Parts: sequence; C-alpha cells; structure tokens
Amino acid sequence: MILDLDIGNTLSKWRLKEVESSEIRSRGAVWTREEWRPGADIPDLDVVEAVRISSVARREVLEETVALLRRCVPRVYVARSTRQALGVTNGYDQPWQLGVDRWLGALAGYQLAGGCCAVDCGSAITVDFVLPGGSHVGGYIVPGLRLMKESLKLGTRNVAIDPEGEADTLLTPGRSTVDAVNHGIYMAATSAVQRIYSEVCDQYGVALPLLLTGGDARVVSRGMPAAHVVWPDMVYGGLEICFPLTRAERAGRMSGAPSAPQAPALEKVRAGLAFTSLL
Ligand SMILES: Nc1ncnc2c1ncn2[C@@H]1O[C@H](COP(=O)(O)OP(=O)(O)OP(=O)(O)O)[C@@H](O)[C@H]1O
Ligand SMILES: CC(C)(CO)[C@@H](O)C(=O)NCCC(=O)O
Ligand SMILES: [K+]
Repeated sequence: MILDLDIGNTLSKWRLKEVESSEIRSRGAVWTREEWRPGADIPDLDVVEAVRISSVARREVLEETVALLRRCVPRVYVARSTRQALGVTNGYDQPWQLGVDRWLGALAGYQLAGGCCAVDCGSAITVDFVLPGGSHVGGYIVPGLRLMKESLKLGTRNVAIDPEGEADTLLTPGRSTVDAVNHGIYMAATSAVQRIYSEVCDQYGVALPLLLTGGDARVVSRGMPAAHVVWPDMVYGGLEICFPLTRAERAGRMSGAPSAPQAPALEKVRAGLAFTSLL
C-alpha cells in the first residue's frame, strides 16, 4: 500500500492506495499535532511500502512524522516547492516559500487542464494561477471560513454553515448573530474568489479552468457563479505526479481526477467584472 499524507494547519488528511490496482482503499483525517500513532491515528504501517507527504505544518511536526515513518516504511517521499516542475514555473521570488499544498495543487491542475486557477478552501483559502504555457503567476491567501468566524469572537465558532443548506439562503441578510456571521463570511469567501478569478483572467486575457479543493470546497462551490469543478483529491494528485509509483500513475493518471473543466468564455468573465466595477 501507498500512504499519502496531506498535513494541513488544522487537519491532517490521509489515504491508502493499492499499488497494483491504483485503487483508494481507505481514507481519513486527524487533527494535526506533534505525533502520529500508527494503528490509532493512521492505518497500521505494516502494510505500507511507501509514503508521500505534503506538509505545511511546523517544521518539527514534519521532521517527527518523517522520523517515525522511516523506522517502519522503506520509502518516504516529501514534496517540496521548487523553481520548476512538470512544466510549471513557480511564480514566487523565493519559490520554496510557496506552501507545498498550493504548489502541488497548481501542478495537478496544470496536468489536468493546462492553465488553471487552483483554489484550496482550507484553514486559509488560497487562489493560484497557472497560465497555459506553465507560468505560475502567483496567488492570493485569504482567511478560511472557520478562521474568519473565530476571529469575530461572537460565540458562533461552533455553528458551522450547513453544507447541505440552500446556497440562496446564505445570500440573504441574517436575522440572528449566527446567521449574520455565517452569511457574512460566506459572502466574503465566495465574492473574494469570484473577484480574484475574474481580475486575473482579465489581466492575462485568458479564461482559465477553475478548480476547487479543500474541506470547504463544496460549500464555497455552491456560491460560485463561474463554471468550475470540485476536485477533493487535487493535492494528492500533485503527490501522484511528483512521485508516480503505480502503473496508472506512471501513465499520468491521477486518482479521482474530474474531467478537465470547460473554461467560461472570457467575454462573460469580463462582463461580470465590468458589472462589479459599475456598482
Ligand atoms: N471534519 C472536519 N473537521 C474540521 N474541519 C472540517 C471538517 N470538515 C470540513 N471542515 C472544514 O474544512 C476546513 C479545513 O479544511 P482543510 O482540511 O482543507 O484544512 P487544512 O488542512 O487545515 O487547511 P490548510 O491546508 O489551509 O491548513 C475548516 O475550515 C472546516 O470549515
Ligand atoms: C497558506 C497555507 C496555510 C494554506 O494551506 C499554506 O500553503 C502555507 O503555509 N503557505 C506558506 C505561505 C505561502 O504560501 O506563501
Ligand atoms: K489544504
């Protein structure tokens, strides 16, 4: 089995993938903390022959995780942000400072769709752009839904936005503190992503396929007017193409990848933007 780890600031996600069939056998998430307990937090490592890691947690968390894994697993691969990979050029002045989850998302998005706008809705909402030639032009970091809510300190931190609720309801004025906060942060997140997407497409004169991932991708998706697809395994997709281990991966196939989304027409994106600036 292959163990893929996506260690975020809040949650550490894992999945187990079979080497032969390239099928995902199980998956889960635990709070990001100092120490992993195999058999409890993550599956028994006896069955694992290789681990691939994306981590944006503190350096010590990664170091301890890697040290633990190396004791029981023959091969441990840790992804790093680099100046160039798989046809993509990192847009950061100091490429290694780009969060590796963003880098992996951008690489996966480029592999799937050519140029792309890769959005990760986690603790932070990140929006990264890769142009059709492979140039990552940089991105944006916005506080995620939970962080926005917590920072208000209005006692609403435990009342999550219902991911199944009507998106239209979330756009109406709230009539209680909980609703005012939930509707407010929902507006903040969805309008920021929409505006950023339109601005950058306008600046570069190209409408890019829009991809969403992360714990809050589904809820943000429902408030996004622009055509897009949700790809829960986008960061894992980046791990697969950086460290291909199964036959399917060597052939360039990423598990759970959606079909490449159709980009909207540039005129439509620009019309939306013009409307915004007229308000
Ligand atoms: N079971 C869950 N536990 C905690 N948060 C959840 C859960 N399910 C969905 N969420 C939502 O997912 C978000 C976290 O998403 P994700 O797991 O992508 O974050 P993360 O790994 O902490 O992000 P980052 O990589 O930015 O640190 C939270 O803001 C929360 O609203
Ligand atoms: C922005 C987050 C927290 C999103 O997970 C992560 O990608 C990160 O820690 N990045 C480092 C800073 C940067 O990307 O510029
Ligand atoms: K993430």
